[in-house]
Amino acid sequence: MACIWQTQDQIVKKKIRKLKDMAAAMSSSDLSEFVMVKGNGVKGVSEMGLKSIPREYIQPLEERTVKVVHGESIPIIDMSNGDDGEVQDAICDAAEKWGFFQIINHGVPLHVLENVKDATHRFYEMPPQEKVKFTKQNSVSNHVRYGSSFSPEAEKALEWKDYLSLFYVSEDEAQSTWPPACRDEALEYMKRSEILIKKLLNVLVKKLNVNKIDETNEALFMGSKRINLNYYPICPNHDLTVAIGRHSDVSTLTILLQDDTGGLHVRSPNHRDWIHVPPISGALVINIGDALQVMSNGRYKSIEHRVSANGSKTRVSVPIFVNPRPSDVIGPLPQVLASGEKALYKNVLYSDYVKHFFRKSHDGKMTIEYAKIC
Ligand SMILES: COc1cc(/C=C/C(=O)SCCNC(=O)CCNC(=O)[C@H](O)C(C)(C)COP(=O)(O)OP(=O)(O)OC[C@H]2O[C@@H](n3cnc4c(N)ncnc43)[C@H](O)[C@@H]2OP(=O)(O)O)ccc1O
Ligand SMILES: O=C(O)CCC(=O)C(=O)O
Ligand SMILES: [Fe+2]
Repeated sequence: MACIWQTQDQIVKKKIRKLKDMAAAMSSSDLSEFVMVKGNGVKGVSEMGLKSIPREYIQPLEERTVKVVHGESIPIIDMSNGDDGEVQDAICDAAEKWGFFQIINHGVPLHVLENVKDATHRFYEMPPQEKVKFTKQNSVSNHVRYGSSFSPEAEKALEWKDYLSLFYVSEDEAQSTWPPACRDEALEYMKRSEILIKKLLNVLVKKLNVNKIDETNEALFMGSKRINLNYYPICPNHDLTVAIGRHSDVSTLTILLQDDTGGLHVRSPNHRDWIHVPPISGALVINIGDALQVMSNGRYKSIEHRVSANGSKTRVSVPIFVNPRPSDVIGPLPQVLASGEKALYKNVLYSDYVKHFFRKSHDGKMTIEYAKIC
């Protein structure tokens, strides 16, 4: 008698076979339907168990093969004595030369960092039918967006990344619109980073002849915040694609939490090579964004960075983008130009600048051309 029972193993194998058959027959529109319309994300593509990635993810050779130099490192700054002149100089020097540094003993409790990484996994472990409620098409709020890649309509090749992007307006709005799976942990990470953000900005603006961050200028430097929960699933052809392409952030400052997987590379000061940012347990990565490069008239550098895809491990990262308000006009600060320095950038409405960034694919340091005086 034929056995009508299927073992759990057989069911799983059958499901995987079905997914593989589906993937082999997928057109570009099927792929986009599966990834975004149905909410599976690139995580769903990763879980199909494909031997090779869909061609839509194959990046041009120059984007996926980069020269990484070993033995060089972005600065690592111990913030235990954050009021020390030496520590403050190290922060400003790093912002001028590298645009990127790691900080340890920064005051954000380690359990808060662990909790937001766990919450990121929790969000992505939800079934696609739950996550799809937060895509641009379905989200009840324009401030909450689950997506994949960066700007799929504009990109020639997709990136191997899913993201949940949460723009902070108020505690009440976050409570009612952010996904409960990660809401409290994301809010706590933002709240507990507040003192650190102010400390870093105060140190940086002092060197720009701005006395301090107070109620008259706070909004310009840190009037809006966005937190992204990034998820980079395992990629069977990790050397054919990228997790995030070359870009600079459009923020004032970014506070980035990464897990222990690695893969973030930043452009070396020689503008040619790339330097890996090794995960350090409990550390935060800080980088200068375009808004502060513009406001400092190029003194602080918003450095190009990228993330490699990984063939054996899932990675998560959680950046907090600290920004001006969308309605602010950004340009070189009067305090910076007071000594007669020539302005390198024009005044631009910050929301126009961000829209320009979001409407194109990642293109290295090109975004800032939008604000440059020719
Ligand atoms: C996702 O992968 C990323 C992200 C990043 C991010 C790096 C950063 O530095 S983020 C910090 C950006 N700053 C701010 O968000 C603060 C200021 N905010 C604003 O000015 C506005 O809120 C706005 C972002 C401009 C949106 O304004 P709104 O009037 O609501 O405009 P829309 O028409 O809705 O959006 C314009 C355009 O942008 C696309 N978009 C909006 N939000 C996101 C988002 N979170 N992620 C991706 N794309 C977004 C939106 O689809 C619109 O494009 P269309 O083509 O649809 O018109 C770094 C690296 C990464 O890989
Ligand atoms: O995941 C990372 O390490 C970097 C993420 C990043 O560059 C971004 O979200 O803008
Ligand atoms: Fe970035």
